[in-house]
Amino acid sequence: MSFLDISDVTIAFNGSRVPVLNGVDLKISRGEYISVIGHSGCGKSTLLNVVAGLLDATRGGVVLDGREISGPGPDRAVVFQNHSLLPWLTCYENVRLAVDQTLSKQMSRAERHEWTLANIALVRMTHAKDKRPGEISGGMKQRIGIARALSMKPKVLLLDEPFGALDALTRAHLQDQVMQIHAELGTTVMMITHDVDEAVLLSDRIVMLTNGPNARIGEILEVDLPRPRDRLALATDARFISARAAVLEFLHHRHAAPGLKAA
Ligand SMILES: Nc1ncnc2c1ncn2[C@@H]1O[C@H](COP(=O)(O)OP(=O)(O)OP(=O)(O)O)[C@@H](O)[C@H]1O
Repeated sequence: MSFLDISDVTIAFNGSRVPVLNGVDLKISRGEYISVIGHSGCGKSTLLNVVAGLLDATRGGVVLDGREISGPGPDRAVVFQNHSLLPWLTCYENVRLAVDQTLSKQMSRAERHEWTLANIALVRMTHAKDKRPGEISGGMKQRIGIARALSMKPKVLLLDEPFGALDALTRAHLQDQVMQIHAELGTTVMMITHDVDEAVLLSDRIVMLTNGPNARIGEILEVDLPRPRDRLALATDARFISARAAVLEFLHHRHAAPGLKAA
């Protein structure tokens, strides 16, 4: 059995007869990095929310590591596009809170302190650990959000457009950091993105959703690129270029945004 098993997930909001997502089946292996891409409104966040346990599927369900998901839990940590740090706490305190909430039975106070610092160091934020969210940049806030998520030792890291609100350079920097963390920890990741280059650079597989309503998985692309990946070297790599072209072809030709399809 796969590590994360999304099976026949169908979501219809408010008793609507036409579901947003219809019959989504996806099997994810332990340690895999999966991106979900598709046009705005097709149901990407809805799918992620089902895996997070924030939303119940109308039909179908999700099994993680042999256990059916019902409701949110610390085994699935979510990082959203806009940080959700508590503004009155420092970076250290934001991460520490999550550590205390999830690991107080397994770790002593001193161990939780060290673990908090280790996760802040993992995202290279030690220098700003005593600052509050209002005193740091958007990219730094996302790094603390990622540290907080990882500090809970989740089985799956759920990233909902985590770099979407960042400028291009900060975004590239964070993508590189997430790649390094994924290599170091072997975390299973499910990431939603609109960015084709980001999906190809980071993923083992790219799941492409068709347009909603009634969205389903249109195609899954295996990204056949060795790791570690270097963005500069990949820019001219024929395999990168062809993977990118395949996703663009899916999004802009076969499943163009509603209303934009060429006549
Ligand atoms: N709680 C809700 N109640 C009713 N409809 C909803 C609810 N949440 C989402 N929807 C609808 O479901 C569809 C899919 O929304 P979702 O946010 O999952 O799309 P998305 O692919 O993540 O979009 P984007 O890329 O713009 O973030 C949309 O039509 C949206 O309006």
